[in-house]
Amino acid sequence: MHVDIVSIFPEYFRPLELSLIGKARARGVLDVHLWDLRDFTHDPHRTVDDTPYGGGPGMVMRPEPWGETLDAVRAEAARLGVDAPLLIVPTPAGELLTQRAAERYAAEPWLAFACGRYEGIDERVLLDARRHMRVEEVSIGDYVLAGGEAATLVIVEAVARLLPGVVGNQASVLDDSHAQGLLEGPAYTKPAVWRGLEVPEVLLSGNHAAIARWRREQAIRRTAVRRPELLDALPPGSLTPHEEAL
Ligand SMILES: COc1cccc(COC(=O)c2cn[nH]c2)c1
Repeated sequence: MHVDIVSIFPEYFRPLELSLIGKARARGVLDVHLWDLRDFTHDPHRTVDDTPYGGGPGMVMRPEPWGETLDAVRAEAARLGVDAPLLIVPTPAGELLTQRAAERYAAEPWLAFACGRYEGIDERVLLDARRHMRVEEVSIGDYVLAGGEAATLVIVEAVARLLPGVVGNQASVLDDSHAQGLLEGPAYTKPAVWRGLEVPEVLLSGNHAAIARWRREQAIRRTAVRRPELLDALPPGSLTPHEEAL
């Protein structure tokens, strides 16, 4: 997978050189290309923002540098034979990121990320981009960050860990709870007793059917308490009558 990231702070993405993602890049599973929006400005101050039409506080990112940068991203994709990248714009106004969406993004050959700052990007940038690319405005949660960079790191990590060869144990990726639509239940490791606290007996029993049942029950109970709306979103028949009653 090829990932383009457009930002005024490309150095923000040094963490992508590390560990999980760093190895994936070394293996050629993932290729990340950083674009500095200021490289596509033409004034001495390399200006990327201006005051909002209609007034109001803060600044808006100017359309010209974005248009030129996204044209360059698209040209690079075309040169490498990819017809049109999917452009992801992290924004508080976006659709909430889910594991389903991360799985969908992981199937894309080419993703581009537009990191907004200030009060956002001139809307015409997205309108123009939609003429040439699929564009998705994505939120990672109901709070406001200073810019899209941290959200892009979150989305890239959620996607990259789904790529084959990135996470050592692929099984841990496929059966992890959000893949099943539930929250992950509690996990334990040695020692069996720690500060007087014991590991649930069933986990030491070696009875794999009972262990699987207990883990699913814990996941359902935790989901019912913390995220009941996830239970409601499960496909009909996902829970047995016994599990519904938990
Ligand atoms: C594109 O315009 C803007 C404007 C303001 C901030 C941001 C950064 O994204 C977030 O703050 C965010 C993403 N998901 N939850 C919060 C982008």
